[in-house]
Amino acid sequence: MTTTRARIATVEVGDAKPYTISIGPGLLDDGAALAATLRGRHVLLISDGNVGPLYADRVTRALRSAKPDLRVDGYVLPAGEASKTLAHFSQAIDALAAIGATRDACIVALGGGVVGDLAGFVAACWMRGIDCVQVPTTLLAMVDSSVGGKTAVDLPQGKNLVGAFHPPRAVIADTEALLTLPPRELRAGLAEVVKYGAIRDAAFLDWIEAHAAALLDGDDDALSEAVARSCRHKAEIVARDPYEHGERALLNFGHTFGHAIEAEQGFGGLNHGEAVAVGMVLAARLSARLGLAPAADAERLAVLLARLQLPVAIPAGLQAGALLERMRLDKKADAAGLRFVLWGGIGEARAVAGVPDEAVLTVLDT
Ligand SMILES: NC(=O)c1ccc[n+]([C@@H]2O[C@H](COP(=O)([O-])OP(=O)(O)OC[C@H]3O[C@@H](n4cnc5c(N)ncnc54)[C@H](O)[C@@H]3O)[C@@H](O)[C@H]2O)c1
Ligand SMILES: O=C(O)C(=O)C[C@@H](O)[C@H](O)[C@H](O)COP(=O)(O)O
Ligand SMILES: [Zn+2]
Repeated sequence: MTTTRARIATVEVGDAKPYTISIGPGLLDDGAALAATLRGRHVLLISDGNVGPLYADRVTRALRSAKPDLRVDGYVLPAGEASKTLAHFSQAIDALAAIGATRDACIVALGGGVVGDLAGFVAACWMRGIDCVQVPTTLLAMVDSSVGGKTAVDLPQGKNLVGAFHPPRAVIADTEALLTLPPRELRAGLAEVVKYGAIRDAAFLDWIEAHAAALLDGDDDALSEAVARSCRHKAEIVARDPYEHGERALLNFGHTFGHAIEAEQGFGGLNHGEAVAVGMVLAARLSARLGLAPAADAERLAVLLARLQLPVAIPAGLQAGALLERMRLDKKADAAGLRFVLWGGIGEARAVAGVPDEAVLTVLDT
């Protein structure tokens, strides 16, 4: 497959160590792009049980074509959120030790956000930090998790509780990988795309509404535009606030509720994007209940997410009180209590402290 350079979009992330997000078709075969930031002789290619068989050989071939003396080893996780654990982190670390990876080695994270978060955390920890190139293969990973350097694994007690900030050296997003993505996973990615419109870009939300059918159909042009616009939003925010001291928390819209749902379901129920879809609707309704935003905006958001075939209600069987307890381990909470990302309406998110538990419980119960 040849790479059509003219169709590659790039987004620069102006972090302390700046890096480039390359977006376009054919990049999985583009050895020059994949290997551009490699320094040493070792690569550990981390993927999962679905992505590895589809794409690992191609990426390995492309890397070797650019650097013939490169040693490329693999570590394959079982697919799914339940693998984002310290146990798999530890196995990946063992794989690095087994190949004798030096400090100039590189992790290539080939997969969705589960692979990317775990592989990034492995890179952050091996010898106190080696390079990581993110090669996202899900829509969610292309628009969100591959960018910004949040890396983590889950604990049974909660999402992403053990991790580090460790920005990638490069992000290489081959939009053709989306052709093999199951529809449910495509929809999960659309939830995080909607998030950018919801928190900071009302015009982007209008565009998503206008292109909902094309996005759901996997239309290449619509998806490529969604990826590029989303990456520009995320890049702008993380460049200004890489360690989430302020503005970056807005990217957590819907996540205090969503993460509680994922954890309460033992990371085997709704996937992340689905849980965030429900969480965004709850955050919007909580905002309306507190008099911060028009109720009509919450309903407009719920209608859009439902059109994108995402869930908009808490799954049956989950208890409001148990979800609230889960939220106490949210990373935005501090000694003063919980903090929610709420909004003043479409495009206007803000972090809010001091939200009464009763208001949260009421929203969880309705
Ligand atoms: N670090 C961040 O900033 C950040 C941001 C958002 C989400 N996340 C994390 O990302 C994770 C969710 O990521 P996800 O939605 O990509 O899920 P995922 O990594 O579990 O991938 C979803 C499924 O799609 C399969 N898959 C991946 N690419 C494929 C392809 N091209 N073709 C066929 N199958 C493919 C995977 O094997 C898996 O079964 C969560 O753990 C979430 O917490 C992190
Ligand atoms: O990049 C960020 O910052 C985000 O919050 C993006 C979220 O979509 C993502 O799910 C993130 O992993 C959540 O972070 P956490 O700090 O709540 O664990
Ligand atoms: Zn998320």
